[in-house]
Amino acid sequence: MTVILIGFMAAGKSTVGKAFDQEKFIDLDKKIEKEIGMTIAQFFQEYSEDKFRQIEREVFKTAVQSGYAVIATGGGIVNLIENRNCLKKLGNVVYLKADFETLYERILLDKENGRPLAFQSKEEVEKLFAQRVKLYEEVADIVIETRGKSPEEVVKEIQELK
Ligand SMILES: Nc1ncnc2c1ncn2[C@@H]1O[C@H](COP(=O)(O)OP(=O)(O)O)[C@@H](O)[C@H]1O
Ligand SMILES: O=C(O)C1=C[C@@H](OP(=O)(O)O)[C@@H](O)[C@H](O)C1
Ligand SMILES: [Mg+2]
Repeated sequence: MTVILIGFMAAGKSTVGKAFDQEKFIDLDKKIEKEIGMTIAQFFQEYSEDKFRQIEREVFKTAVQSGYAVIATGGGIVNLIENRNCLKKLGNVVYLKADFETLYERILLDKENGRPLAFQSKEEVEKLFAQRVKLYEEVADIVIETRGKSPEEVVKEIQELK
């Protein structure tokens, strides 16, 4: 069984995923950065978001076929219909949910991750959030509310699903 973590930027997908056995866990963004040899922010600047989505699609497809226990996706995995169709078929798609203000606060505090789509104004990021929420809900099998919970508590909830 593969658990696939989805949700908006700073929902905790990467942090939660890291708590699992590293042999059985993949963070798609980390894998992409290894493949492209630069950060995602640099790639958006040098190439384009569309090019990034093509690579993300391929890395996601390969990861699904590789039998990982846990896959942390990037927030935009739901952008492409091919990915949404794939997610709908898989099962165990876990949507890490939080309200926009909580997520935005986490984004601002997280200095380690350069998220190119968070470089826009707060209003633009909130617009993106409103569009994305519908897509996460469309493909999710399980919804976990993360507001007011530590990453450890979220990990425990996921482990209890198995
Ligand atoms: N449940 C949580 N409560 C508070 N902060 C969190 C929680 N989950 C993640 N964070 C923090 O939010 C930031 C983004 O987390 P990250 O795991 O990179 O999210 P994602 O991969 O979903 O974008 C990090 O600084 C992380 O420590
Ligand atoms: O929401 C998005 O489109 C993105 C989210 C990021 O991942 P996180 O959700 O892990 O921040 C990363 O894939 C890229 O910056 C694009
Ligand atoms: Mg992440």
